[in-house]
Amino acid sequence: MTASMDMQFDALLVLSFGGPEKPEDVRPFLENVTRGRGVPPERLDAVVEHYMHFGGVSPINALNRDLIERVEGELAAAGVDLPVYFGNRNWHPMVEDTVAKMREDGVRNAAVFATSAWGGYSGCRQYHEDIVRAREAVGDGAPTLTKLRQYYDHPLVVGAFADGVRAARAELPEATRDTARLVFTAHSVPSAADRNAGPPAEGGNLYSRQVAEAAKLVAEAVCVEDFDLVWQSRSGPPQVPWLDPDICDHLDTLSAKDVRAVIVCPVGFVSDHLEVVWDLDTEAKDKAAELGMDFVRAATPGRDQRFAQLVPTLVRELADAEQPLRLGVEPLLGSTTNGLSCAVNCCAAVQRPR
Ligand SMILES: CC1=C(CCC(=O)O)c2cc3nc(cc4[nH]c(cc5[nH]c(cc1n2)c(C)c5CCC(=O)O)c(CCC(=O)O)c4C)C(CCC(=O)O)=C3C
Ligand SMILES: [Fe+2]
Repeated sequence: MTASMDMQFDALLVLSFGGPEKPEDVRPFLENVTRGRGVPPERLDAVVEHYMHFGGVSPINALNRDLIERVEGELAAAGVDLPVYFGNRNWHPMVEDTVAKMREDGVRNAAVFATSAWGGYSGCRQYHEDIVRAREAVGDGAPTLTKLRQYYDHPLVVGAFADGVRAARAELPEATRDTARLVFTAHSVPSAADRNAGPPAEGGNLYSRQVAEAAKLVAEAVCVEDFDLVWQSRSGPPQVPWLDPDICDHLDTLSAKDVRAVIVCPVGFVSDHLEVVWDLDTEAKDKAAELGMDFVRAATPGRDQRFAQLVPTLVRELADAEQPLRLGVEPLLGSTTNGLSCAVNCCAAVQRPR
């Protein structure tokens, strides 16, 4: 670790999605998430129930606080003096309040780590919009905020997912371990949003291309040639196409082909937030049980120390203008200052049904 990180930047902001921390938070949180986004009310009622199964507490804020503690440890060990702040798009601590606090503390120029590894509107551009909104809310004297790049194919991330798959496979009974199907999942998005993902000049579909490449890299790391990539957690009305098939429908398909066991790797998620602990560990697991299939779920990288090491590694890469350390070849964007878009019309928002 070089000294240039804390010469160029005077703080680090961890920017995330946010989640409720008590039952009364659930509705207002969901209203923040879905404002103007055309999510049907029936879907919202269902999602309220998912959160209520966990006492109205999403795991996401605690996961981020734990990550921040470990990032602080990594920075201190490297002798880098960079205070770490935490702000969210949809729930407290809200990024607007955090950036106001940063200004009060005299922060002038911060690096921003967003907890999504991907390109696309939800994974990248919306975080740029959060940066713009927070700086506008703070007004004069708001710190300069430079978002770190996408990191879906960073060796620290791919390595952590691969170890998760190996450990999950070892949990399977011996009888099905060698024939278990490896299935990757990521958050579905509207097909139109995926088409718009990335700079138009790069051909679109950047989100699903990066997800497919990450799945391939993890599969290669665990020496598996045949695997599937499917989607989960869709929220749109049925008449709007989203990336498919869904994980639960895919379990039916696999069962019909006499597959007796699955290893599910949530490659689209950096930590075990609600979509992982509900949609996979509860719904998909129950579905597999109904089909008589063995089901194991691979760990996400969030709790792995390599994920805490990733953050200072990306800050240093940016401060020293190093070549990105990566395993894939798909376009890699996401790093701009003060919410500027990555390229003309990059990840343009899609008009949603009302
Ligand atoms: C690509 C993607 C990621 C991965 C990249 C990244 O990490 O950013 C992600 C992450 C997350 N999504 C989350 C929660 C929700 N997402 C929703 C809705 C939506 N997500 C979308 C996409 C994504 N979402 C989209 C296209 C919608 C439709 C509405 C819209 O166009 O915006 C809704 C509304 C209700 C519903 O589920 O329908 C909720 C509650 C949480 C927090 C979970 C927790 O509390 O632990 C996290 C980390
Ligand atoms: Fe989401």
